[in-house]
Amino acid sequence: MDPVVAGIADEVAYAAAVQTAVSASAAYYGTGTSALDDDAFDRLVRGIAAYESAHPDQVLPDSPTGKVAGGAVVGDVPHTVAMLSLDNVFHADGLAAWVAGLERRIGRPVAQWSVEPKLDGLAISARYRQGRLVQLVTRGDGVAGEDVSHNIGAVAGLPERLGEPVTVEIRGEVLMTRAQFEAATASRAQAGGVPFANPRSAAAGSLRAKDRAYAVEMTFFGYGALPLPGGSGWGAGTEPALAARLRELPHSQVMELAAGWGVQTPAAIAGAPAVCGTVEPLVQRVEAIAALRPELEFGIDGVVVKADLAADQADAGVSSRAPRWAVAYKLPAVEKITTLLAVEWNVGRTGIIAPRAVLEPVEVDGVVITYATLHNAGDIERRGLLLGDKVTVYRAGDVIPRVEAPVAHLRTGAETPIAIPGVCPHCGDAIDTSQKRWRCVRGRACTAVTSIRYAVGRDQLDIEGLGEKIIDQLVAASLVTDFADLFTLTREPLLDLDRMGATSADNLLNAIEAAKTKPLGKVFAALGVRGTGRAMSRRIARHFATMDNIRVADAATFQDVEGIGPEKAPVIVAELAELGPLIDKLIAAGVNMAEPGATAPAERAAAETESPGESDPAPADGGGGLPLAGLTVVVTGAMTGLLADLSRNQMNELIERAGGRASSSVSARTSVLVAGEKAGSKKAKAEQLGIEVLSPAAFAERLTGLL
Ligand SMILES: NC(=O)c1ccc[n+]([C@@H]2O[C@H](COP(=O)([O-])OP(=O)(O)OC[C@H]3O[C@@H](n4cnc5c(N)ncnc54)[C@H](O)[C@@H]3O)[C@@H](O)[C@H]2O)c1
Ligand SMILES: [Zn+2]
Repeated sequence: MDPVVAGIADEVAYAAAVQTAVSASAAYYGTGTSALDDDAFDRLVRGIAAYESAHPDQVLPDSPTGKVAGGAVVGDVPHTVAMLSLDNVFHADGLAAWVAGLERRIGRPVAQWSVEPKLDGLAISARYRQGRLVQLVTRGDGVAGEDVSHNIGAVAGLPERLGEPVTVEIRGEVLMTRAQFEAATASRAQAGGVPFANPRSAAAGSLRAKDRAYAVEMTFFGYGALPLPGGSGWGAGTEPALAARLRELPHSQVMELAAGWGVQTPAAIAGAPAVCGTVEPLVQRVEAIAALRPELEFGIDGVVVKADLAADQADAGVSSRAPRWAVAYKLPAVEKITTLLAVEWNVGRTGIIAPRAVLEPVEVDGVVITYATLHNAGDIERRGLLLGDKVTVYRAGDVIPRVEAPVAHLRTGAETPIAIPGVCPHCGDAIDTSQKRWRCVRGRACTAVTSIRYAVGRDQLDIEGLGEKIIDQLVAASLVTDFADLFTLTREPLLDLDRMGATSADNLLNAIEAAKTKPLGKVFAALGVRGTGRAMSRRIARHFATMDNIRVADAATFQDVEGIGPEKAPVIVAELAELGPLIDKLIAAGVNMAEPGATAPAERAAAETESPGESDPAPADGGGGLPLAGLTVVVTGAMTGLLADLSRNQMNELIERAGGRASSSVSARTSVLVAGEKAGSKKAKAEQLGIEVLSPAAFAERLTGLL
């Protein structure tokens, strides 16, 4: 499924891997057209590093390890001070160990920390002389970069003139916000260009491009400022008093100065940099920024932690690749490359016709994705998507995954156009294409008959005497628009229907009245939420006990219900939100909204704390005797050792075979977290909650005999 998974076996494979990594880096930093997603690239580089440490005599001079930008890019404008990369940590433990190492190095506690979002764009150096922006230089190999001054004036947040006539070098990240990416995609398509694969590569390609027929907008956020020396032709350098302040003030105050001059910094955004005194608030701040990720207007791939005081930074020093006073707490990749297999067109309850992508299954942050939203027909066209394309898929937090763009440079020529429906795929009537979101001209009526017929069916509300013909007539006569309207029907208009006598009308009204007392499981099933049939509806009703509990549940909570995984949960939440008005109508009509005999989750939890089973989560089911009986297990990070080859689904099956319950999110009810390599926020959360954390090796040992 992924292009690069295997370990490196011999010198030939090693040389090939180095070659692949170098060309991927060159494409990534240059034109933004790498064939690999970051996860695949990082895995490749990890493989190279592992091979090199086992065979130090075979290290090739081209190797990307230990170099800024993997040594794949060059530049001809020397930097005044090297523009370095950052070392990485992947979880709270790693961060604590890194902090301890740094404090050992400087021989004292670090006085305070700056915690900042790690913006996912490209580093740039902006040189200001007497307040005027005179030169833009990319990071290059860290020692020298490329002059991209033709972008002066084109990057929001990087003013051509500062509020004060200072001479200073500002460093920061150039990126595209989501809106800028959409706009750039549209302009590029109009100009006949191949689509950008994602915002980051769009920014990379656009920064270097000259003489394009179209303009795109980019955004800058600063994260550093330093004195700029004078030079022939440039005049004087930074004024000595300011140079001294830039060298001596804490990093956080330097950034305040820069913001005061008019440079955009992340100070104003959600997840703004914060200063923390000790490791505990530091970790909390890292988690807070990480949690904001799905809502941010632009991508972040981690959180940067920096020693804030100039003296601490000076004593820590730098290595050839990265500063020793800063580290990147990496977050799991939320974007992957996979194949677009098909496009389905669904007609929603309001008649909206929406395309959905069927994907070659791909794991994104521990969740296997098979569907992703494509928004609307116009989007497909604007993005220039083809069937069979490699596409970038984005999923963060509990949002429904989306197809971002095709990876046009990976096309083989075998891709085919996506068929766009000419008529409503549900009823065959015309499509109203006047809005971005297409709609069947019948609107709600398009699916009304089908959904009412479903709602009154035997496995749902089971209303006898309400056949297809009657429903058709009721809808045609506008007596009902949805099944909630059935409960407010009166006798008179019913008598006007074809072949409806007084007796059948009364029988029908009685049957409808009786349906009001159906258990919640049946009422829920009647809603026709995608992915919830009869059995699933019953489980949901039993789990939540009341409709109120169901309506306030978020996607993570839904995953506590057996059979609901991380792909289905957000879809259910979104559909329930859409069904809100219908549910309100049902409640107003007096339809039962409780499941007889079920206990609400909150009451269950309270009962458990009153009579704690302590360390013995007694298996209520037949799992007794099995090693994971009664335990809820979450798996995160990359598995190693005996478990290395198991996919997430296989891990889940293994857990179930061992009597446990597999879940994808860590909560107070998790019993064990299996944390592999690169385990991130889940591990931090488990530790915070005091949940047992096992390495893949320790977990495999528990399951001896089952593997
Ligand atoms: N897909 C590919 O083919 C490919 C190729 C090469 C690299 N990559 C990806 O690039 C990453 C490594 O690249 P890198 O060395 O450019 O970056 P890095 O992850 O080592 O981090 C250093 C960079 O972080 C950025 N940054 C963002 N916010 C910052 C802040 N607040 N303070 C300081 N710096 C901040 C700066 O641009 C800085 O240069 C990896 O994640 C790798 O997957 C991918
Ligand atoms: Zn229709």
